[in-house]
Amino acid sequence: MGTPLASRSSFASPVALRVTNDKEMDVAIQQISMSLASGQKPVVIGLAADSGCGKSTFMRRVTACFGGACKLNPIGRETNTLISDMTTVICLDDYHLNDRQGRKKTGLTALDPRENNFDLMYEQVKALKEGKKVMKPIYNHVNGTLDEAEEITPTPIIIFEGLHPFYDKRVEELMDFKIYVDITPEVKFNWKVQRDHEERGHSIESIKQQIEARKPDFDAYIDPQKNKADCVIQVLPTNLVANDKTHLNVKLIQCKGVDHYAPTYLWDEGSDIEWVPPRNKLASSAPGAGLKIYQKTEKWAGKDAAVIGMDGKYDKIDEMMYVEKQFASTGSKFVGEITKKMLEYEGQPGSNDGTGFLQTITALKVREVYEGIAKVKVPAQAN
Ligand SMILES: Nc1ncnc2c1ncn2[C@@H]1O[C@H](COP(=O)(O)OP(=O)(O)O)[C@@H](O)[C@H]1O
Ligand SMILES: O=C(COP(=O)(O)O)[C@H](O)[C@H](O)COP(=O)(O)O
Repeated sequence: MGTPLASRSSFASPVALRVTNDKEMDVAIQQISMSLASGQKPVVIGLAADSGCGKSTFMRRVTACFGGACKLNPIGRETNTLISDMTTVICLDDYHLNDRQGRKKTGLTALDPRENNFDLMYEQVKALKEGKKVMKPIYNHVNGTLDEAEEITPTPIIIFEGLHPFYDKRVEELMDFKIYVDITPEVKFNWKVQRDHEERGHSIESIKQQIEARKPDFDAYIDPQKNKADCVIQVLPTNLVANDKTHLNVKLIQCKGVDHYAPTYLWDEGSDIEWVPPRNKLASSAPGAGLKIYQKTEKWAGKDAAVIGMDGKYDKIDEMMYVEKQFASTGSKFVGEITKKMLEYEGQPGSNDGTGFLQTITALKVREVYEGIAKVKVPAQAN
């Protein structure tokens, strides 16, 4: 039987929790949620990136680290809000000032701050962080309208993902941890075209035109937010083979000196390392070296940062246990938790490259940041 979460006294000192079955996980989640009712404030995470950069996909990996099934808010109509027992993921597109038709009249893109209601965004992020319910507007990505508001009840973790979480200083200061996803244009183009064509019904030509039209606003309003992030996931074309448009080089840039956030490292913290695992231990069908893992120290926006990266792809997720064991300060609660989490998402975008691996590490670190702020231990999920 796991040690149940005590009353508020547990917030005085972290309570080690171990659960061995889902029922105990449910008890733990219920008690963490009860702590919210007794005054514990939600922890607020911000995720910034351009449209089509994988924010929603990444957030599903993050919410999975807190247990409980994650599903769209069950309001019976279009919503962007993802909810689980412990987490709420809010899409900041819901704070668009105008709908699609309205933007055609103003001639402004959704990336332009003038097309976003930052006063309402600030008011509602602040209220939710204070543990209060809000009636949040909905931006309907399918038909481009602003739909009737939905009620949002705070959960222990609230994630705001979208174009501008760190643009308005008032909103930025409410974020307890800030993540930026930085995708190079060619990769972003492929991802956004795939999604907006298949899921949102846009023509390939219109998507191409929209991306081009939005580039100046992306450069002016979205990209600069990466300098405010505590960690950045950069997705670049591979360096292993020239002109390879398929494989990815993914970097996790971890700023130092962030409260409750101890960077993950390979073997020896601070060492510059390049490591090509032997293919008999980590199979890779990618060309050239197949897969290279690296570590270095960089400056990011003037701050010292610890960088770990993965270039290329691995064929078998279960073989990543071998790689996982070489890393330290990963936020995992048992050896193999990273591999287990990646196996649970097998087949999802990024399952076999650095995005899946480094997003999973970042998800565990978000859990660690939450535990540090809330002074409570989230149980590792039962098998
Ligand atoms: N790591 C990844 N590797 C490959 N494709 C991805 C990855 N993450 C997301 N995608 C694809 O990119 C598109 C946009 O993803 P999504 O999560 O909807 O982005 P956002 O929420 O930032 O708009 C989707 O088609 C998704 O399948
Ligand atoms: O940038 C985004 C979507 O962001 P994401 O892709 O991250 O959800 C805007 O909300 C829509 O593009 C609005 O314009 P339209 O609905 O006309 O495309």
